[in-house]
Amino acid sequence: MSLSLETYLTETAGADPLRQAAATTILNLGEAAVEIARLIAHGGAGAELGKSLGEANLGGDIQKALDVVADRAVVGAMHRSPVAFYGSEEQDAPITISEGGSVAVACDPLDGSSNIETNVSIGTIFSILPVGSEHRAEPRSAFLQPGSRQIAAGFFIYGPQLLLIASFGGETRAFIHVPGSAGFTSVGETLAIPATTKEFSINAANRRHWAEGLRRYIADCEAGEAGNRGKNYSMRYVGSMVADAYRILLRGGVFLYPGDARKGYEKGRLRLVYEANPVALCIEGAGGAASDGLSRTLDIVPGDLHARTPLVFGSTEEVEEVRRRLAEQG
Ligand SMILES: O=P(O)(O)OC[C@H]1O[C@](O)(COP(=O)(O)O)[C@@H](O)[C@@H]1O
Ligand SMILES: [Mg+2]
Ligand SMILES: [Mg+2]
Repeated sequence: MSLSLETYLTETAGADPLRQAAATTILNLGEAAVEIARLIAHGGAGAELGKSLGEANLGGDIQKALDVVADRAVVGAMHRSPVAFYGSEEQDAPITISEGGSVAVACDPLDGSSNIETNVSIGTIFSILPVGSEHRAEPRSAFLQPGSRQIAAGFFIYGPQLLLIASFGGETRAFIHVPGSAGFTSVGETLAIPATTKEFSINAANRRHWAEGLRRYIADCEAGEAGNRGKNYSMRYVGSMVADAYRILLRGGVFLYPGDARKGYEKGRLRLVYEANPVALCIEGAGGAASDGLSRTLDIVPGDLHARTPLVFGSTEEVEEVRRRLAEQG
């Protein structure tokens, strides 16, 4: 039976005030996502929204017009929500939204920026954290909580369908935007990632920079039936993590963005607070696993809002196999 997003969030929040705050915030993020999807569909997504602005964000990535437009839409949603602090990939420091707010929202307003002008799926990722009295004086500190403290998290995908993948109350579900409305409705039951897989997802152009253990792991996947994994693998890599994550939530697989030997990539490319943690919560909520290769992602204490982390997530057996290889071979 399909369920409206609003009904689902209200029922899951129950009488818990922090969960209620998260529920309102997710509904408002849904409105921002509908606005962003409309801009992508009608606003000259090709040349205009994919145009580089020439400014680098703190992570060193060149901002595109849509990165900035999406951030503005999300900020608008924050002002309609019980949010104290907002931390974004597109802003150097967190901003205060409302002194009385009870949650902090970390966000990657536009994930998959390199795909904007190519009409490939892109997304918005969010993480909702509790704000305690100890965080009030220093907003930055609210974002330095481990991902296991997230009240809810998820991501929108702007693709052939506008989808929301949300992890709330320990489970992960998909919702689809109902065209012509502001609402979302559930798709299927709770998501469950198969424990075993034959699909891997990695930017193999970086192979020469990888550590030996990782090189051997991928070589063994590529060796197929003849190799020591004893099965044939396939490779899928969209270059928009939201799209790779959703495919893995549906049919299993393993995604890897490791640290490598390139300057500035020692901890990979992805950001812990607003990319890895929300995706990890969704993956764990669907029975999968997420790590930095060796340790559980959700247990890492962030050193900074924009900190990077190596990221491996997906089917539990495969994430464990990667851990074993890295522990043995470095
Ligand atoms: O081009 P690369 O190095 O493979 O990186 C691709 C990864 O970078 C990202 O685009 C990073 O996110 P942003 O687009 O938000 O910077 C991920 O979506 C994707 O998985
Ligand atoms: Mg991103
Ligand atoms: Mg981004």
